[in-house]
This record gives sequence, C-alpha cells and structure tokens, in this order.
Amino acid sequence: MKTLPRLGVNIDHIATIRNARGGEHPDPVAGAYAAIQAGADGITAHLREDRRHMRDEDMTRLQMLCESQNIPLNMEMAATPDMLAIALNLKPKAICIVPERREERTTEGGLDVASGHNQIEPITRALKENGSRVSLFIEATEVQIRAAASTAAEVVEFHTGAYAHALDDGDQAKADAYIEAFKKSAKLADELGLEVHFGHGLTFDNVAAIAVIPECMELNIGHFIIGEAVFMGLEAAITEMRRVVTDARAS
Ligand SMILES: CC(=O)[C@@H](O)[C@H](O)COP(=O)(O)O
Ligand SMILES: NCC(=O)COP(=O)(O)O
Repeated sequence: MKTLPRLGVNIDHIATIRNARGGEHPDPVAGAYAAIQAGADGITAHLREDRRHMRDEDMTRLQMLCESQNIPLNMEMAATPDMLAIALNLKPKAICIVPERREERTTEGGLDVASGHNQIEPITRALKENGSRVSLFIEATEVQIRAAASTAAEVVEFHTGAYAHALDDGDQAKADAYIEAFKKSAKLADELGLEVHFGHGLTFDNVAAIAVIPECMELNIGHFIIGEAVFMGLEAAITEMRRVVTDARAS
C-alpha cells in the first residue's frame, strides 16, 4: 500500500458563516473537533490580517484543541511582523506562509519567495527556531521552489487554484499542463529536501490527479468540504474526500 497523503481540513469557512451574523454560531473550533472525529489528519486555519473569518481567540482555542487531540494545527498567515508575533506566541505545530491582499476574495496566487526572500527568510527562521514546521504556499515553478529551499522552510504547498479554475472552465489541456508542472515541481522540491503539500480549490472531482503525485504528502482542503457539508454533513464530506484520495493513490 502506497503512503496516503495526510488530509488537512481547513475550517475557515465555518467562521465565514458565523461571521455573516456575528455571534458564536457555528463555532469553527467545534467544527475542527468534528473534523478530527471524522478522521482529519490536521486542521488548517488562516488568520487573515482583516480577520474576515478566523479570529485571534479562535486560533488560541484551536491550538488548545489540536494539542489535546495530538493533531497538528497548521496556521496560515501573511509574512508580517504582527502575524509573526501572534504565531510565535501561539506555537502551532505547522505554519504556512501565504500571500495576502486585502481586496482579494481568496488567496489568488502563490507567495513570491524569490522577490521577497529578504523579508520571508528571517520569518521562516524565527518560526522554525520557535518550534513550528514552516511551509511556503507557492506556485509550482523552479524559481520559487529554489527560493523556498534557501529559507528555513521545510515544506512547500503548491497552489492548486489555477488548476481547479482550468477544469471549471472546461480547459482540460490547461489543467493537464498544470498537472505536468506539479509533477516536475514535486520531484524537484523533494530532491531539494522539501516536503510537498498541495491545496486550494480542491474538490471530489479534481483531487485525484493531485493525490496520485508520489511526492504529495498532504492535501489541505477547506472551502469545498465545508460547502459540501451543508448537503451531506461534515463527517460524510471528509469520509468521501478520503475515499477519493485513497482510491486515486491505490490506482
Ligand atoms: C491560503 C488558502 O488557500 C486558504 O487560506 C483558503 O483559501 C481559505 O482562506 P481564503 O478563502 O480566505 O483564502
Ligand atoms: N492552503 C489551502 C487550504 O487550506 C484550503 O483551500 P480551499 O480548499 O479552502 O480553497
């Protein structure tokens, strides 16, 4: 049996629903607990600078929950001094540094580690020295992978959003080209000693082609699972995602 990629469940959009009305319901930390019970290998949460979904106190409660359940919390954050201070205090097992623009609807591209090396490298080092495993959310290009390898990050997560969009648009040739780039990039990252993760925009229909990439060690999936939970429940959505990934890897 080939090793299965870990499934990190991103619970941000439980908080999006809560925040639509203010108040406390639905509680993303209760969602994280349900996801863990349903078999999530990790919980991912993005503390955005504008706090549009997760709040600071959610992150504190999530860290307590994940520690008590012996499950890694993967905190997504921008490379800013404020976020660095929060992350150093929180000490999550994993941290993924992502690009952020306030006006964007979601994380639209990868982090430009090549241009931002002088800003990003010391942040990766400080977080690593503080005990967190650092990942960089990048596009699958050689220049970004080599730049990531020259930081203290131990992991890269390839942004799969454009691949997902290509399939949504019915452009199979473009989607296939992304898959080829992911395969080549995963191999290079692995050769350079970086663990390889994938995430953004993944669904039951598009995840298999990613899950079969041998270097893929973790998938981080949120928006689709939380959306699908409205119809089938969170446990069933996670179970089905795991089934699709397991079947793809076994094929
Ligand atoms: C970085 C990333 O891909 C995730 O954080 C995810 O997309 C959920 O957050 P947003 O939808 O706010 O980008
Ligand atoms: N890093 C990607 C992630 O955590 C989940 O992205 P999405 O499935 O919410 O698009």
